[in-house]
Amino acid sequence: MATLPHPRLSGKGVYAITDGPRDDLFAAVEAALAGGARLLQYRDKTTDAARRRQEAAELASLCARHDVPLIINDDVVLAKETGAAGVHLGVQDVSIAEARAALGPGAIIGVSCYGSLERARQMRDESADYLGFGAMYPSTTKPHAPVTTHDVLTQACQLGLPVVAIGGLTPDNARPVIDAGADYIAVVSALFASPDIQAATRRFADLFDARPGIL
Ligand SMILES: Cc1ncc(COP(=O)(O)OP(=O)(O)O)c(N)n1
Ligand SMILES: Cc1ncsc1CCOP(=O)(O)O
Ligand SMILES: [Mg+2]
Repeated sequence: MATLPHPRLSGKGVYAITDGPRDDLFAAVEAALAGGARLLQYRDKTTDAARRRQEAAELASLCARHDVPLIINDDVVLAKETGAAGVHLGVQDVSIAEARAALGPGAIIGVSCYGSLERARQMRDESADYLGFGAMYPSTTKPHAPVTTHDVLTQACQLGLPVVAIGGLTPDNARPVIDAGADYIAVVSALFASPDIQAATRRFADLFDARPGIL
């Protein structure tokens, strides 16, 4: 069981998740990083192994230049090959033990808990580095993702690990999610479908900073 948060997950902020394949992937990610994203996930559900390998490798060096951890969705082998900081695992992916054996003790292993506090406790005890909760709101990126409550998110934030909230987040609805205690807000479409990715990322990032009217 983890006793301290992973050293690269000690902050709070925006966790940008890519929506590729797209021709301007690197420019889009550069814009998100310039806007203040603190974590980046490469999420590409295609089976084009060569393109995925090339893109993940390029993103690994881009993220290293910005000192932002790169997390690979689903694919431990790709994370290992590209020297990414870690991997995100869902219920259909390999176990934490398998990922840890491949990537080592310093890797960031994040897991989806959906709305299940029971799964979250189990994942914590299996050495997860962060707990993902959501969808918090209906998501166009993942329309069948069940929506969980802010109350569950609040309870998840008592479990001693960083909590990532995901799903349908926009700059206009993310405030209560942050107030419920989320350490990171993970966003796909409200960043990468925006005409100004840098400004969109900055709007989310600013929600973690000073609150107008509150001293
Ligand atoms: C930060 C974060 N949280 C949740 C997910 C969803 O993972 P999963 O349930 O495995 O679904 P896919 O993203 O693989 O479709 C995520 N990727 N990142
Ligand atoms: C991968 C995932 N898991 C739950 S919702 C979601 C998609 C999030 O995308 P968006 O920010 O566009 O709703
Ligand atoms: Mg997955």
